[in-house]
Amino acid sequence: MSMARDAARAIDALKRGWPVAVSAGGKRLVALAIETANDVTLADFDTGGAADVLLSATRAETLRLANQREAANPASPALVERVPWLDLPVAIALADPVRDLATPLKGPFRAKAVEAPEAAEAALRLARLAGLLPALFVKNDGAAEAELSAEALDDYEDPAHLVIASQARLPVAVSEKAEIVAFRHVADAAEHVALIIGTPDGTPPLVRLHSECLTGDVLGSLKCDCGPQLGGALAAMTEANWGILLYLRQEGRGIGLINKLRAYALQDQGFDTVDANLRLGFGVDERDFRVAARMLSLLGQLRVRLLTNNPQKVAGLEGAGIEVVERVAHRMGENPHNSAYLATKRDRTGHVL
Ligand SMILES: Nc1nc2c(ncn2[C@@H]2O[C@H](COP(=O)(O)OP(=O)(O)OP(=O)(O)O)[C@@H](O)[C@H]2O)c(=O)[nH]1
Ligand SMILES: [Zn+2]
Repeated sequence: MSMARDAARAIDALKRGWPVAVSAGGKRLVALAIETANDVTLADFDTGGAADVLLSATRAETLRLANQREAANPASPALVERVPWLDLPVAIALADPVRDLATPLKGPFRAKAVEAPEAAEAALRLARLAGLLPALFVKNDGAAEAELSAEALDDYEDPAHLVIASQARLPVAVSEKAEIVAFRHVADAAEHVALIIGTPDGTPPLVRLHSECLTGDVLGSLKCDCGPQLGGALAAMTEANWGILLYLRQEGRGIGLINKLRAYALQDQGFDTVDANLRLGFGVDERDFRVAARMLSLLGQLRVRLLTNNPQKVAGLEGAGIEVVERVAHRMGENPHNSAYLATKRDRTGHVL
């Protein structure tokens, strides 16, 4: 728990624009997130003007820094050497690919070897968990608001910390006999929820893992199929008279709302949903389905019929001890705005459509 608490503190500090120390592989570095820095915090952090800029491997590739790097591993982060004209606006332009068209980058930038690669990886992972772009000012020593180890991040993400916090009857439009269960994670602020529809009848429930999508679930976005899939899942469960909808706080396939909107802005520039995530420095899908498996086991359901077109959801649950006795296709809500998105899921992420 104390390790998960370190991670929670570090995430909070990074989001607020405070420096965080990260230790891994016997080395320590101190980091300040670029997107939450301002002139005052940067001057405070970097009194000598010597802090370098740490970027993800994919961002380095877009910036054509990759081939300059000594590191043999192209998947490793890149360190951009600090020069006097690399001020905050230039760092922001380095960090955020959405601005590439509007602000052609100055340069040349020089990449240098990352001295503490494990700590650098952990620092970028921390930024992703904080919902920030993986781009940081880094230096080798100094004071920090929070101290973190790479193991603390593993502990923070451990779904074993998830417990049932409260539950109540919740009549909903599709079923007057529904029940809602809320879960709490000791260190994570996100509250996952299960909506139980109908009555357990001894058979595996019809289950939907629904990842939060503010734009689709609430605002009626036509860019995705989330809204119709949410409604369709509830209807199917009512029809089956026994089902569980897990509402998972994994907005934007785990990259958070702000970064999802950055991905949308990149899609407006012509990149598809996969490339947009990669250009931002994220994985194609950053979700952890062990959370869903833990929720199902806390609800006493180890065998399920899963409503999905995504084989990775099936594999994620099975890898975490939940048996998927049947995959039930869940295709609906296609429209002219999301047809390319759905085609990308079929062609590039293995969706069965
Ligand atoms: N990063 C990113 N997230 C997106 C995009 N479009 C939708 N999402 C998010 O994707 C998640 C929805 O995915 P799901 O409905 O679970 O879809 P899926 O993984 O394709 O699986 P199934 O619908 O079960 O077949 C939500 O968290 C959305 O916010 C996008 O273009 N980029
Ligand atoms: Zn959506």
